[in-house]
Amino acid sequence: MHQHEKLYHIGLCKADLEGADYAILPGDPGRVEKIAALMENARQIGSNREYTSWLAETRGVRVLVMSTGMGGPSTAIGVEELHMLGVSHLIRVGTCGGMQLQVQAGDLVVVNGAIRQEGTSKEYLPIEFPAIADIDVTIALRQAAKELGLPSHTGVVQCKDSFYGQHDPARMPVSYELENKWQAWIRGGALGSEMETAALYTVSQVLGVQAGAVMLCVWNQEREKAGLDQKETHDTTGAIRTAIRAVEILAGV
Ligand SMILES: O=P(O)(O)O[C@H]1O[C@H](CO)[C@@H](O)[C@H]1O
Ligand SMILES: O=c1cc[nH]c(=O)[nH]1
Repeated sequence: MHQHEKLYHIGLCKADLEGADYAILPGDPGRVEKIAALMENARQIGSNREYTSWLAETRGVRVLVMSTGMGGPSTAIGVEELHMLGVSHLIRVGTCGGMQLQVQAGDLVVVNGAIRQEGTSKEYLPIEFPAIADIDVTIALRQAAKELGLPSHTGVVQCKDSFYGQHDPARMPVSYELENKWQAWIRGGALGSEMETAALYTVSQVLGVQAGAVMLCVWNQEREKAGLDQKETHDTTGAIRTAIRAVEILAGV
């Protein structure tokens, strides 16, 4: 691929990345500048559709920060195009809703696997194939959270395409399926619910890219149902610092 050929969706070319091997991927375009600003030499390099892109450095390691938008389709396209530009390591920094009573608002979830209750990953691999994280990225994220003294859990998240199917399943004509499966995911130990990681892990697996993810738990509808606290938090700083530290660990700096 030509150094200056801009890719159709993310609007970036190889030259824009200045050799960055690592990318931090939030869903929300509004989180990109905040992530980049926690590193050095942060500058915006692109903005196209849901893909807002900044470049920065941490301890001399160049890092691309790019939003994926919400859901599997735009995440899969972003991963495909970053792979075309030569990015080898992807870390999603997202938010999730807690599913187990011990996963409280403000806690981190390091994601070692994702339930594929979404559509995008099914266009890559049959449903029997698991969506799993890269082991080295996962270990780096766990170590980073520990070093930073942040409360974290490691495990599986559920990925779906309908945010309101998670929060108001009874309203949906397929409530019988949403409600029964939600109970099964909880009984299986799923820690949180979000929308991108199954696609991220499945596409990364197919392309041979190393991917991991860390989530901030913003609330927990199961704690609410159980009559426990109804806390809510949207401060992603701890999750972001964890991802940045994980990049340093992986790069050995
Ligand atoms: O905060 P982000 O990274 O967007 O992640 C979560 O938030 C969105 C839903 O509110 C979905 O994208 C979900 O996966
Ligand atoms: O409850 C939540 C919170 C964040 N993202 C989701 O998809 N669900």
